[in-house]
Amino acid sequence: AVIGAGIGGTSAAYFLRQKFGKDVRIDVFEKGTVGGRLATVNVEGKDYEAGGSVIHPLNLHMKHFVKELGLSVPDNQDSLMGIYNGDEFVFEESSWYIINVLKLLWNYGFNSLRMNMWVEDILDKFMRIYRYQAHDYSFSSIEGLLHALGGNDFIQMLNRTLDETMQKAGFSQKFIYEVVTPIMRVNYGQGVNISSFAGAVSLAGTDSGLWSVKGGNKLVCTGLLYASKAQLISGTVIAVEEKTRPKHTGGTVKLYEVSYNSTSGSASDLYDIVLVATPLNRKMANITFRNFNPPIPEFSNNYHQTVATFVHGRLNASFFGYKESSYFSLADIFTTENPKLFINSLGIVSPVQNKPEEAKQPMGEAVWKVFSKEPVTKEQLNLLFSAYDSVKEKKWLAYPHYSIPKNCPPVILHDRIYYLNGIEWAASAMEMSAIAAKNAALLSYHRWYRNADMIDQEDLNEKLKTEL
Ligand SMILES: Cc1cc2nc3c(=O)[nH]c(=O)nc-3n(C[C@H](O)[C@H](O)[C@H](O)COP(=O)(O)OP(=O)(O)OC[C@H]3O[C@@H](n4cnc5c(N)ncnc54)[C@H](O)[C@@H]3O)c2cc1C
Ligand SMILES: CC(C)=CCC/C(C)=C/CC/C(C)=C/CSC[C@H](N)C(=O)O
Repeated sequence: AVIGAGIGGTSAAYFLRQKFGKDVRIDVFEKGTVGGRLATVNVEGKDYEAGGSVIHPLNLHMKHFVKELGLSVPDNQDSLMGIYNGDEFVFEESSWYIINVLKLLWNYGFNSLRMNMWVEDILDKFMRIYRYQAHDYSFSSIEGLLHALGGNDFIQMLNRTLDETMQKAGFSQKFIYEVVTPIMRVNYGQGVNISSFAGAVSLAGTDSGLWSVKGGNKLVCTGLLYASKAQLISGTVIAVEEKTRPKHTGGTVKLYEVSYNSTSGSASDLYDIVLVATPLNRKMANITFRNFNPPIPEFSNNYHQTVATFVHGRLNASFFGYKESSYFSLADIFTTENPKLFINSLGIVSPVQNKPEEAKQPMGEAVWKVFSKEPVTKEQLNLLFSAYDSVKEKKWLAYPHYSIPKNCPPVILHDRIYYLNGIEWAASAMEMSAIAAKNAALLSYHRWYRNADMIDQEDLNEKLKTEL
């Protein structure tokens, strides 16, 4: 049983099928829509990404899925970004690359270049996961997985704020406040007090070459579900309980009973292995693990509310200090931390079926995506837009509310119950869920067949270098 049909659950079904073969029955339970936090919203007849939207060029699982499923990627449209501090823009991009380089150097010295190098170095180590997983290695904890990638440095990154790490590394306060904080706000709705690891992933989320899936990222989930030949059960799992049952061959076997509610009533079924692919949070999943001894603990895992508001209208450039709106050319606005600001960011978005002629035109009518902690009020919309005709709001419990220090929840909840979403406490992103899914599929396989040598191996990086 796989509980949840987001990118984590559907990729888990896909990887389980690869490992366990064609004869195994795989059921995927979903209480809402396939895709979970990958979802679109319809504004005036066109669909826009409302949840997970951008994918990094080095997110190799996502890349592989798109290729394998025959999906495609829309043309990328360049847009100019500005950073607003509540009074004025502290940074504005130009359409000339060389001007941007000079502006960054003038404002922040070599901070920007050094930051790119820092993120690149982390990404280099992070990429080791693909080699480990290609060789079938698995990990029984998130900390173990991260340690295998980047040693103690990665573990330390979980337990230190981005602010502290960057200050210690000599980045300037101005750069952290004016550039790094706005990136954290747009991606995780939080400031530089999040862990350095989540911070590095968020910074990678502003690299060049980001992409998305034509027709919507959720198509990856429906495609994976189909490719896995799993059965989708539309229902809400309410409980998991261990049961002892007689075997046909004599003796007994321990199985997990998954109880769920669906439109046709309550039902339950028995499984050898259960993968939980949803945050175990009362507000999000509300699954009870009945009669386990020792009990499966409840993790204190508070998720951060982020509201995505889609507005079709004309931006009010004067709100951002522009006297002459025809000079305004920014299509992405990030913000610094300022209590008087009621939004985290706003930017023009293209429909998931975008066509090249639908270019981003800041001062024309466009669809803007506004990220905020609280719903945007009518008065606030009237400040942001000089005219608008339609508004759609999507409220998310989006990603963990990151705090330091924080241990990641376990991967193994019970003998054959595995939890994928603990990885979000390192960092939440589509690729992170796909990595956790492959890890859980490999781990459950190796534990089932008792391949101890494929679990938690030390010095994998060195070992695989010599193997090659
Ligand atoms: C606004 C927003 C923007 C984001 N932007 C990006 C981005 O640009 N790039 C990126 O990489 N990531 C982004 N993310 C993060 C990314 O979307 C998530 O990390 C990822 O989609 C999580 O996938 P998942 O499958 O692990 O969880 P989910 O997508 O949450 O899937 C869990 C599923 O389980 C189902 N479920 C829950 N409880 C039960 C139950 N009891 N019974 C049955 N089913 C149940 C839910 O309905 C859900 O469908 C963003 C997230 C948000 C919210
Ligand atoms: C996992 C690795 C190595 C990289 C992932 C980088 C990435 C794509 C990070 C984005 C994470 C995230 C939660 C973004 C949320 S907002 C995205 C976007 N700016 C938007 O406007 O929707």
